[in-house]
Amino acid sequence: MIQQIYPVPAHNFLYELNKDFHFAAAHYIADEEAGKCQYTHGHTYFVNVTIAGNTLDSTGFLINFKTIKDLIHNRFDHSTLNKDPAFLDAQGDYFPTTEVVARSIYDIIQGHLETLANKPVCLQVFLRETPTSYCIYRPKGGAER
Ligand SMILES: Nc1nc2c(c(=O)[nH]1)N=C([C@H](O)[C@H](O)COP(=O)(O)OP(=O)(O)OP(=O)(O)O)CN2
Ligand SMILES: [Zn+2]
Repeated sequence: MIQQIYPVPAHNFLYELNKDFHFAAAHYIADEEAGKCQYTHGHTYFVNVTIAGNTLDSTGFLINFKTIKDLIHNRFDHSTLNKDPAFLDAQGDYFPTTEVVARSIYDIIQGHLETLANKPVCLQVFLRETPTSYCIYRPKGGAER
C-alpha cells in the first residue's frame, strides 16, 4: 500500500531509499494446484523497492526514483505477465507467482544498479498481489554488502 512502512533488514549503508509504485497486470499460474488462479485474471500489484548505498551520484541521488519505477512499470503495466521473457520458461520456478514476480523485479533492478558508477544495491522487493497476500524477496547476503 502506498504510504505503508515496510520491514527492512538492518544494514550499515549510509543511505536507504524506498520507492512505492503500482502496476496492473494479468497472469495465470499454469498448474492445477493453483485452483482458480490457473485461469487468467488480473491484479493491481503494489511494489516497494528498497535500495541502499554509501555513495551518491553527481546529482546527489543514490538513484533517481523515476528510474526505479520506469524499469518495472514500463515493462509490466497493462501486460500479461506470462508473455514476458522473465516468465516464459514453462517450469514452476518461472510461473508468475508473487514470489517469482518479486524475484524478477529484484533481478531487473539489481541488474540496472550494477551498471551505475556509485554501485547502490537492492536490499529487498516487497510485492503485494492482493489486499491479503504479499511477498518480500531479499537476496542472500544483501544487507552485509
Ligand atoms: N504462495 C502463493 N500462493 C498463491 C499465489 C502465489 O502467487 N503464491 N497466487 C495465488 C493466486 O494467483 C491469487 O492471485 C492470490 O490468491 P489469494 O491470496 O488466495 O487470493 P484471494 O483473494 O482469493 O484470498 P482471500 O483469502 O480471499 O483474501 C494463489 N496462491
Ligand atoms: Zn493472481
